[in-house]
Amino acid sequence: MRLLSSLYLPLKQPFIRKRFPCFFHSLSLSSLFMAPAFEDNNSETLPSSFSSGSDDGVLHKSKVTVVGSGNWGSVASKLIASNTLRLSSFHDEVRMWVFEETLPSGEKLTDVINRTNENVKYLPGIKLGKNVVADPDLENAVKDANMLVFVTPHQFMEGICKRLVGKVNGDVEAISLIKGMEVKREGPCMISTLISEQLGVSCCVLMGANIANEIAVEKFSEATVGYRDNREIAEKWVQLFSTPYFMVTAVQDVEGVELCGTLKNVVAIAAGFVDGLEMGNNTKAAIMRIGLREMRAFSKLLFSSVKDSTFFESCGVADLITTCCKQAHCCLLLLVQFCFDNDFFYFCGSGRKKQKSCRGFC
Ligand SMILES: NC(=O)C1=CN([C@@H]2O[C@H](COP(=O)(O)OP(=O)(O)OC[C@H]3O[C@@H](n4cnc5c(N)ncnc54)[C@H](O)[C@@H]3O)[C@@H](O)[C@H]2O)C=CC1
Ligand SMILES: O=C(CO)COP(=O)(O)O
Repeated sequence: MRLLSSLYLPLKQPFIRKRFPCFFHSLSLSSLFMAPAFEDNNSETLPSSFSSGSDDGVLHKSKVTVVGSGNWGSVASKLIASNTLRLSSFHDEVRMWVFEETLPSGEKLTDVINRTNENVKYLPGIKLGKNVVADPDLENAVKDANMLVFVTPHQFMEGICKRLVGKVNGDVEAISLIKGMEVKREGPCMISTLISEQLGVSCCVLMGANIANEIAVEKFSEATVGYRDNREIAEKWVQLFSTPYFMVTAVQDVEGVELCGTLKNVVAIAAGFVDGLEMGNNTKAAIMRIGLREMRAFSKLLFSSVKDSTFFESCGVADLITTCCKQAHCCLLLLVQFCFDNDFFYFCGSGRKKQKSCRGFC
């Protein structure tokens, strides 16, 4: 007991709390949720802001549309919908674009989502919030929005952007939750760049150790928003996503954050080999450590602006750990499929159609 309290007292010092928030937080889970979290010395890091909703005096309410309604798209809609109801700077309604499908029952997926408030195909058993409105018409779904959240498998984004040219509001802000990149003849193209260039809008990203099914049942996790230069917009995205069980931090490094979310899958393939060959945890840890260094080196080669500190955020080391521990054999199976299909996009992103088929192994 003495030993514990002698440890605990110095931990109460503000300096220690700032430097080692995780250690401090792990002493009391409730303090994690109540703390003015992640006050960091890094002036470019915006802390998570789960505000109590007192953002009075707002003249212009933002309207949010989520483009995508798969597993993560549905969970993102649920997170956002809980916040738009709380915060007066947002319209209550969250529109969610659904790539229309006919269910085995013969019903349209959109109709079932709007009737039951559940995405019975991609997130069964979870209520999305009554203010989530599913819409199968892409143009209609985005037409009034000033905040667009893109969360489809990356290989559909080029087509989606083409359909949206000239259809979005002039003042629209975008964010991409998509992990993956387009690899073109000219070189790799980040999805946020694709969105920015095609739609003429600025685009942040949100990545992290974020297995959608865990967040759906409100298990705690963190995420990182990457922004280019507008801190106010970054803060708005942080507000829109943050809940007591989803802690979001913003860093000024769009490319670094997005590359973390993409490249960790390559390291996870190696981790899948380690699992398959039963090489043990030490080897897996080595793969993760070396992999993280290689992710950093490769990212800096592509964009010299990428920051070292980004790799210590949720989008970096945390996503790498969760993917290597939980999804490594999925990534390996995708690589095997790639060898047979010769389709790079299915492993350097998330070819969900195929990924679903290997989820049974995970
Ligand atoms: N599921 C997860 O745990 C996480 C996923 N992500 C990322 O989120 C993005 C979306 O992933 P999920 O929501 O898991 O996808 P998913 O595999 O659950 O769903 C696929 C979605 O694509 C739609 N779709 C199928 N064909 C289409 C087409 N031709 N055009 C447009 N849409 C079509 C389907 O209707 C469905 O909504 C991916 O980039 C993934 O990397 C990021 C973090 C966590
Ligand atoms: O982000 C994930 C876990 O954090 C899952 O990402 P993928 O879609 O790349 O598998």
